[in-house]
Amino acid sequence: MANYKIKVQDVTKEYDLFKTQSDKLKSFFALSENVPKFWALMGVSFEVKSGETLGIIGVNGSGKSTISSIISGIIPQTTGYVDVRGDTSIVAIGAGLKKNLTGRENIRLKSLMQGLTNKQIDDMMDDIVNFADIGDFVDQPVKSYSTGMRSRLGFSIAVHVNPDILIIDEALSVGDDTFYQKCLDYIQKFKTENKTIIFVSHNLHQIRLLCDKVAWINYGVLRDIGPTKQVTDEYQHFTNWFKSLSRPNKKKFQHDKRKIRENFDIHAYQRKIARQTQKEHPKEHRVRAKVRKLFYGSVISEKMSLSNKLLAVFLMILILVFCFVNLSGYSFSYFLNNPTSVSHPSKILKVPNNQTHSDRVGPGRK
Ligand SMILES: Nc1ncnc2c1ncn2[C@@H]1O[C@H](COP(=O)(O)OP(=O)(O)OP(=O)(O)O)[C@@H](O)[C@H]1O
Repeated sequence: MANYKIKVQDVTKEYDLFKTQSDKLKSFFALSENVPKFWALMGVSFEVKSGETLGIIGVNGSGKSTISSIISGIIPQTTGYVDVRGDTSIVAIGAGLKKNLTGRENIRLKSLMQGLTNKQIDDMMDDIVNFADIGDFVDQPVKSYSTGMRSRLGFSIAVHVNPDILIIDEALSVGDDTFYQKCLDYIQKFKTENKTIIFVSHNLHQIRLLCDKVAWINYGVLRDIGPTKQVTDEYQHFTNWFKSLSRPNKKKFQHDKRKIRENFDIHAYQRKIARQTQKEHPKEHRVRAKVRKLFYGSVISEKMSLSNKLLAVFLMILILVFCFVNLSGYSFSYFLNNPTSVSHPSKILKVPNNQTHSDRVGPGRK
C-alpha cells in the first residue's frame, strides 16, 4: 500500500461565473453555453505522509482554500483523484458553522457530524466552551459573532473532535496573542501525536514555525513543493519581485494569469497527462482510458447530462402528481381516467351530507 495519508493527483476545479440567477437556471438545463468559466485549480498533485505538517502558501486567489476544501470533502473536485485516509476536521474562519444556531448548538452539530455520540459531546462540551473562551456568546446565534469569535469556536470544535487529519485554513490570523499561543500549543501537541496537519496561511513566520514541508500554489497550479525553508524563500523572492513591479505591470501580470485560468483547456490537459504517462511507462497499455478514469472516475459529476436532468425533472413532477392525487382522496386509476379531478377542490371539500367519504373517492378505492 502506498505510504501516504493524503494524495491529490491532477486535481482541477472549475467554477461557473454566473451573472444572474436566471443564467444559473438556464445553465442547469443546458440552455446557455456561454457562461464564463474560471479554473481555480488547473491540475494539482501532491502527497502528504502520516504525521507530516504541510504548509500551503500562495498569493490571494491562488486556490489554497479550494484545495483544502476539496481534501476535507466540503466541495468536490471537477476532475482528478483525491484519496484521504482518515477523518478530517477543517478549521477555517467560521467554516461549517451554521449562522442561525448558537455556539453550543454548533458544537453539538459538528461533533455529531464527526460521529461522536451525545454522551461524548456532553462530556467534552465544557472543554470546548472553555477553550473557545467566548463567554456568554456561546448561547447566542453565531451570526452575532465577530470573525475572531467564529475562528475561536471553529478551532476549539475541530481540535476537540480528535481528527486524524487537521486542516487549518487561515484560522490563526484573526485571534489575539493569547488564543494564538493556545492554538500553537494544540498544534504542537497534535504533531507529537503524529497526526497529519495541513496548514494554510499567508503568515510565513507561522509556516516556518510549524511546517515540515510546504506547497506553493500559484494562480491555480502547484509551483513548488519541498522543504519549508527552500519553498518559503522562493515564495518570498517572488512576492518581493512582484512588489517591485510598477502598478501597470502588476495589473498586466494579474490580468494575464486570470486569462490563463479562464481559457484553461481540460481536454488538452488530459491529453498532456496521457502523453506524459505513456512516456514514463512505455509498456503500459490503454493509458488514455486509465487517465480518463483517473480524471473522472472518482468524481461525482457536478453537471448531469441534459437527458439525466430531464429525467430528474420528470421524476419530480411524477412525485408531485402522486402527492396531489393522494391528498385529493381519489385513487390513482380514477385520476388517470379523470385528470381534472384533483384540480377541483370543491369536489374534495364539499361532501354532500348524504355521502360518505368512500362515495367521494374514485372507483379504485372502493
Ligand atoms: N464559489 C466560487 N465561484 C467562483 N469563483 C470562486 C468560487 N470560490 C473561489 N473562487 C475563485 O477561485 C479562486 C481560488 O479561490 P481560493 O479561495 O481557493 O483562493 P485562496 O488562495 O484561498 O485565496 P485567499 O488567500 O484570498 O484566501 C479565486 O480566484 C476565487 O475568486
